[in-house]
Amino acid sequence: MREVLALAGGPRAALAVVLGALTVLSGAALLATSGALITGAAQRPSTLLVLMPLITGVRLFGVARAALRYAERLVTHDVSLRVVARVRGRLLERLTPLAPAALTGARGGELLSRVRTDVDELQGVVARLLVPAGVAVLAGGAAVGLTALVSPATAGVLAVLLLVLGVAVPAAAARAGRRAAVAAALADADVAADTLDLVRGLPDHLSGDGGATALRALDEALLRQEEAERARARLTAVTTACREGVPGLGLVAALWLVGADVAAGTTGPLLLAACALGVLGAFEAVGGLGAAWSAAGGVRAAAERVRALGALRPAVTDPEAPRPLPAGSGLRLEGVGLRYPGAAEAAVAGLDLAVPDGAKVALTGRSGAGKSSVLALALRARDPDTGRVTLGGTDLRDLALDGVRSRLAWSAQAPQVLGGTLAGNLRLGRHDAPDEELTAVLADVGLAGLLADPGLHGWLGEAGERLSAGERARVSLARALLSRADVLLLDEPTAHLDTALSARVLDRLARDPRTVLLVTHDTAALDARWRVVDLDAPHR
Ligand SMILES: Nc1ncnc2c1ncn2[C@@H]1O[C@H](COP(=O)(O)OP(=O)(O)OP(=O)(O)O)[C@@H](O)[C@H]1O
Repeated sequence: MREVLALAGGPRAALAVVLGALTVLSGAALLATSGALITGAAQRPSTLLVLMPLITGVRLFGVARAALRYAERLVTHDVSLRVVARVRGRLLERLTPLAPAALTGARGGELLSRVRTDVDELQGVVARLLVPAGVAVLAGGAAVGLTALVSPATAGVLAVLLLVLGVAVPAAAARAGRRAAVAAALADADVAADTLDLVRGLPDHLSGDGGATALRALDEALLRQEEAERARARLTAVTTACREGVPGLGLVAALWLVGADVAAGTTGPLLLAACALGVLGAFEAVGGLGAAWSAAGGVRAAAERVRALGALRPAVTDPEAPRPLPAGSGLRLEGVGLRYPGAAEAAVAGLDLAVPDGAKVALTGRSGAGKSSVLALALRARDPDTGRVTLGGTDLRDLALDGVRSRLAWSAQAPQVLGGTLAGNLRLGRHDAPDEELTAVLADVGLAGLLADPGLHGWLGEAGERLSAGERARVSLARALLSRADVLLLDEPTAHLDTALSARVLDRLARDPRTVLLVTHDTAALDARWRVVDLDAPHR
């Protein structure tokens, strides 16, 4: 929250406060001069010229109020949008290095909700907190000072009532509102995450219990969201009642106190209506504070959730002084151990594995033996707890992350295919690959059929849903083949393929001059060009 306030502060925010305070004072002055004008007119002056200054005042303050309000809104929104843009930029800067390992526990919908809804909520820091608070102090102080010139007692009452309406009532409401705001933010995030999970996994939900469990979870989240909204609405009703009632009290007090002065002859009659209506108008100074206090809980909760996201630490970091990238592309794991946070057993324990320059190594072993974890270590998605992983003889931890990843291409077990064209998806491997190369690599992996339908530049559907699992795996493999990396890390690239296709893909990989480390359960398909390493074998 402090970070956001620091971003929001500055001359622009100060200008918004000054414009807001002048708007409030113009409104109060408009009411005061109108009151004085009506009283003056009721006294039937011999010439209207006597009323000219008041008529001019009414016109001036009427126009100024509208113009000042417009300018204040313009500046406030400008500052708000700048804050949101900067927070979102900084957040994305911090999130990017977290991928992939440090984000594995985060739900997609939850992340989306934080990056979008919570950051949007931070717009409120300027428009609903900073500017209203500044306006309340500046305009409230000025109104009390001006009122004291006419009636010090009325000024005292005005000061007390401004504090009641601006501080006491909202503070009490905010205490009650904080819990509701936190509950609402959590419920909103749950609804977003549950909806996204439901939509993404629709076929699985439907083929399980027909979606009943997922719908029940969503229903519960919606109920929590509704209850939180209801609590917030109750609170708004109470604060609205106070917002209407307290200025009325101020008006009555001013009429009473200034009326007594007029009766005693110490104050002119024109000032009675002017002062009473001016006091009524002055309450606009704290008008924004009620909303500010009730928004504070939500804004603080959003700021806290955004901060918590920004505070996540990446699983791997760049070394302070990276060593130059080595020329060789041989990979070695030396006595490597990896235990995932919170796991009872190590996923990889004391592993020695050498994949020399240009070698073709196939990792095999039972499900859960740690094959994908070895690829994650080789890619430096994670660092080993013991031992070291080297590329061309240099510890990966001593190399710049970007450099390491430019040398390694990875095809995941469940690869991501993005909504877009086939060409767009393939060019994630190499952005400047010409169409002819895309066509050739598609033929290499047995995907030439896709050139006819949907075509190189045809739409693959949301998240590539037009492709079968085997086609998705080969699109990912084709990306890796296209890349300029000199080490290919491939996680079960032939898992969904028939025997002939699998043999064809493995042959293409064995002919590739680059270093290849692949994970497979199908060792029967491998010929003599491959060295098979079984992670379950007692003496590897
Ligand atoms: N991100 C993670 N957090 C915690 N535990 C994990 C994580 N990824 C994998 N594991 C655990 O580490 C162990 C090794 O997993 P890994 O995915 O490396 O196995 P695998 O040999 O590739 O399995 P499969 O053949 O089924 O793909 C498993 O027990 C798995 O549950």
